Amino acid sequence: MAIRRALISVSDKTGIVEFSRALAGLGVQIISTGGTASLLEKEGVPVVGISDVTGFPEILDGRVKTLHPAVHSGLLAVRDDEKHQQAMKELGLDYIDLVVVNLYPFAATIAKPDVSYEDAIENIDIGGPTMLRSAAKNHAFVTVVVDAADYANVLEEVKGAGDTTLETRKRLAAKVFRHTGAYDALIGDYLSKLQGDPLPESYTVTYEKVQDLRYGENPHQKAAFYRKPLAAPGNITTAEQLHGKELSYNNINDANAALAIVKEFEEPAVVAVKHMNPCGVGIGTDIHEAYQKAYQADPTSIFGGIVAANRTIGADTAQLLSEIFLEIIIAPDFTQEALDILTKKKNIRLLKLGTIQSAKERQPDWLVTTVEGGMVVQESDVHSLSMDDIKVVTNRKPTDEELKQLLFGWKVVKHVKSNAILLAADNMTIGVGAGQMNRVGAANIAIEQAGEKARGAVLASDAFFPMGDTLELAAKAGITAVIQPGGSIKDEESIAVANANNIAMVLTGVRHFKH
Ligand SMILES: NC(=O)c1ncn([C@@H]2O[C@H](COP(=O)(O)O)[C@@H](O)[C@H]2O)c1NC=O
Repeated sequence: MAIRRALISVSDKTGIVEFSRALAGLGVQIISTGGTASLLEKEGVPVVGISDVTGFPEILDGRVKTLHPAVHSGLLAVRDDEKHQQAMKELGLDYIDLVVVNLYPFAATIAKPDVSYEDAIENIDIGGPTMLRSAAKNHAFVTVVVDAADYANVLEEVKGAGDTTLETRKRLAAKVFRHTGAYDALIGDYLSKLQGDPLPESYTVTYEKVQDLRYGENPHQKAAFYRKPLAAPGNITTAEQLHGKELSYNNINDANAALAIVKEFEEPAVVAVKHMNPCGVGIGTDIHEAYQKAYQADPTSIFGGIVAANRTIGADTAQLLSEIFLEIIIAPDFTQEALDILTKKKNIRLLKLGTIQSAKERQPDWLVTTVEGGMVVQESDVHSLSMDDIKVVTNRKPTDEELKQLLFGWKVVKHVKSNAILLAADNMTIGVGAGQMNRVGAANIAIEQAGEKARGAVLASDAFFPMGDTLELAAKAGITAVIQPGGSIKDEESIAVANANNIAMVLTGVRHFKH
């Protein structure tokens, strides 16, 4: 069957004149709606107005233009069904062989900071998806194009055989249903959130592909990277890669983990991450000092790590960074001199964030973890501790310096896999016990890593101590102050050990499990 008649109705008019002209040149009759028809006419492409097909004007500010039996019968009729053929003939209706539609820009509209509810609603396309769905359902006979990237291929096939192949029509139909599904998911998500219902009876969020990945966590696992249509700037999904090889699956997760930690700090901070846990975190009066601390925190583990900074990287820091092997450096920006130094290293990936939001400005996002056959969804843990939440429970209060180190440790331990114990001193992490099956195990690792530096350091725990044993270990290592949520039935046991060893302990009342 040859393509004789095409209906073209597009909001994004990129490439449509050339495509339509080429189709018209092949003898295809073009039917079109208001704005599209005007453009084609202006460009000298022969076009039939939609009203001439429907015998009805485009009405209600464009809300009704193609929603008409003359259009949908033409799209939905089963061409080799005699009853359908007869009905079409009796009613004087004609078939439509090709539909080219792209939709009102709903995503771009709601992305505008000053978007009104009315504007968002008006940008919900009704006629477009209806045509796309009719054509896609009837892909046995009808070709449907929703993406300008398919114009060239369709044209090539029509030029060659006068029609597209069934294989192409099936591919395009599947693309349409994914597209209309994603379009509706975004509308549903927008309206649900406006109504304060972010976790409705069906969870239909939509993601668009950023890129295919070479492989997943391991080389035998297939993988791809997706982002939300309206992902905020300052994230791994929107960062600009300035240099280096393509990001890997593990790179993306590690960089995301590093960013979450560095965003905890208002002051200059640098975070080094390995396997999604911080191995070195430092703060300073400038980013250079912060980096030196993050490096000194654990000069062994930073090797092959991911480094995130919350200030522009300058030449002096770049010089130090270039002296070790790192997978990624991610920062709001890099000076030209820093880029000159770092781009000499072929394998390092440099990511520019543009902007960076601190924890205080961050709104919780929805985090999805899949389980076999389903998923669980929760808000991201963007809780920020306020001084009012802190309760001193020991005889001795922490000194100002101890309190500073405790708050620093608390911001970082929140991002360490549970059970997590973290030791901090002198504005840097000195021991990180991550992902252990018991708290004492995590404390042992952190204390052993800190070695002599544990003496006079502070300890942060992501969850309460079920008994006094962790405090005993801390006391033996020379820890002088502890921060933890509290809430165990045996809190008194830990408090007694702390008092007996002159340790100052504060409770936060908030737990930061991270599995
Ligand atoms: N109402 C209708 O019958 C209808 N038919 C097609 N549209 C949309 O109108 C847009 C094109 O409009 P125009 O050709 O007037 O610029 C397309 O995005 C198309 O999806 C419609 N608009 C919205 O629902």
